[in-house]
Amino acid sequence: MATMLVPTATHDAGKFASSLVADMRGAPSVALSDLFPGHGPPSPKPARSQVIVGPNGLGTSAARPIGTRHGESVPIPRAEPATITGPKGLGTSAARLIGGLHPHHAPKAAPEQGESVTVDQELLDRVGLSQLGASAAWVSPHQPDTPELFCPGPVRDDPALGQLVNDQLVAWAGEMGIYPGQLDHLRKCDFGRLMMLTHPATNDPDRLLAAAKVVIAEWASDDYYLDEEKFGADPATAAARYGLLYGIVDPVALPVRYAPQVDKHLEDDAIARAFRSGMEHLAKYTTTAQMARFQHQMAILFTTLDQNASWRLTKEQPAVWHYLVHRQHNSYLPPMILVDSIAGYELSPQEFYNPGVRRAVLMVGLAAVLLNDLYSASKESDDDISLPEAIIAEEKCTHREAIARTVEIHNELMQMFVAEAAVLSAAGSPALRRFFTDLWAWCGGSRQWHATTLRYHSDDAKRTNDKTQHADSTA
Ligand SMILES: CC(C)=CCC/C(C)=C(\C)COP(=O)(O)OP(=O)(O)O
Repeated sequence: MATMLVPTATHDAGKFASSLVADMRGAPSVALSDLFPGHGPPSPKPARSQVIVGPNGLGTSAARPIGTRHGESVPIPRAEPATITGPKGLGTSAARLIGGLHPHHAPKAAPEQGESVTVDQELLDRVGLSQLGASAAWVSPHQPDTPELFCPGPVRDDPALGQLVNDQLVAWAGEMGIYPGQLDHLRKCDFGRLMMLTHPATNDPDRLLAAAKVVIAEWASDDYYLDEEKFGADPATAAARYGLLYGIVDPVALPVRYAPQVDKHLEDDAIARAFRSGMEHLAKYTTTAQMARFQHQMAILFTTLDQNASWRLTKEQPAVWHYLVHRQHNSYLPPMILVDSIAGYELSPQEFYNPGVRRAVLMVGLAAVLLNDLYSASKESDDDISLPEAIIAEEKCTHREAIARTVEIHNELMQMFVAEAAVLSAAGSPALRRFFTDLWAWCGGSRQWHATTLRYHSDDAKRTNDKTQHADSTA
């Protein structure tokens, strides 16, 4: 049976957003504590006290059919080319908002080290996100040495829907020929459940399947081109393969003489085939602009996967800031920015590409994928490139300290996202507020999946936990 884990305030997207953002109680913090053997934070209060089983169409008041104009929306002011808001001075360039916001609405400066983000409560009240600033009960008061993730739990859990999507996904993967001989494992990883958890705004299995196909094609390319040598992955050839793959994601238009070779490539390469099929399915639910932004995000993803391949070849452990720049784009943004397409509304390109919105989206995208760095350590090889590993190399600290620092960085990004999303919501359309809310929900669903999926919790996990303990005891 489907369960909504937060109230569904269908008539007021603002209230819905605030309840969503304010409620951390569904978050599976106990699973995070596994990363800190012997130092688990207390179990969260069950979210079920707030369970409302009921109507579909989360926050539907803010939703519009795909492709309609936002006639009644409050447009974000046009970017003034010369407008630079935010902090100035050395080391602050990354924190500036360039254009797109009235200076009055600009979030305060990014926090200094050790400082927490402050949000404008009056503003939050005005945009209907009153509880948002009060939601930061994110450091476990009982275990001060054990940081708590500032990340919600899942909004909806509908195991039957997840299973339906998973079954269809695995069948499709078999047809495409991806994950040959691995379909049982693929089924157990339960990417259908990931889709059900991350897109609570729709119950339509076909929409979820469309999103699932491209996600699994992305993962397959990561596994088979870059990560898993046992599957033929090779950093030396990864960039060349990603280059060809992008010609499928953003279909190339070749001279007649050469076009058949692309068809042949589609016959030969299961991942290319999977992308072609997945993109066709996705196109059922995207406007031209939504598809274009997805292709753009994929181009960025492939570029950073090439960057990753180059680090593997040179055996370089990136500096922490290099890694963060890399991971901001080698992130979950491709699936995350589909939240409106899959839910059946459209955030306009003007708002999507507004620099302030882009900044907020980049922050939440990085935070979401850092969660992967926390949970996926169990399956990664010894020469893994991840934030904890980069921190260990740079700061000469223990694995435990590096994990704690990673959580802190994640939390800072999430807090900044919340603060800036609130400010932007004040000036933006209802669709923008909904988009931020849906991204937040995506993070909650993703967290749940990472905490439980067999992809990161197989027998191999024990081997790595042993490795973790060893690293701690020898540090
Ligand atoms: C879903 C998606 C955007 C996939 C492409 C890249 C990718 C697999 C990630 C961003 C996830 O990170 P990572 O490569 O570390 O994933 P695994 O831990 O190997 O599952």
